[in-house]
Amino acid sequence: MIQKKEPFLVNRLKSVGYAFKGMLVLIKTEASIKSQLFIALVVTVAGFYFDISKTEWMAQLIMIGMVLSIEGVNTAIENIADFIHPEYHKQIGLIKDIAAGAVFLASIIAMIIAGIIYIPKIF
Ligand SMILES: Nc1ncnc2c1ncn2[C@@H]1O[C@H](COP(=O)(O)OP(=O)(O)OP(=O)(O)O)[C@@H](O)[C@H]1O
Repeated sequence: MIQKKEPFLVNRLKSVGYAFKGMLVLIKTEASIKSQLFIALVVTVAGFYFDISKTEWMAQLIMIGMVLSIEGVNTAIENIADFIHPEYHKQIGLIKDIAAGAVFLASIIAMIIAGIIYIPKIF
């Protein structure tokens, strides 16, 4: 989109504002991101409880960020798909499945990492 000339800092701050608004919309309206945030909270509490190492915290935080971010992109893709083609279409179904598949992939890796961190600490 062509934007009118404005100071660089003002422009950047506005973009951060839009991004923040988008993040709030995502958290308020998406059921899946709410459950992922809940899981993120549970593993964060578990991280403190089991006193995980700095490296384990980094792996855990990377995966939390990855799952939440990809879920956000998946939601945006779903919205674009519904906007450009609200009716049933095989291709729209495939596009949505692929976007959901990306979240699924990140979630599986996150579960494996959670297993590597916590299984030895619990058993
Ligand atoms: N317009 C459509 N045409 C064909 N298939 C569709 C269409 N809309 C949805 N689907 C199918 O239904 C599935 C779920 O789509 P939907 O938009 O309901 O996502 P969702 O279940 O709300 O996902 P999320 O839980 O990530 O928000 C898609 O992955 C796709 O297989």
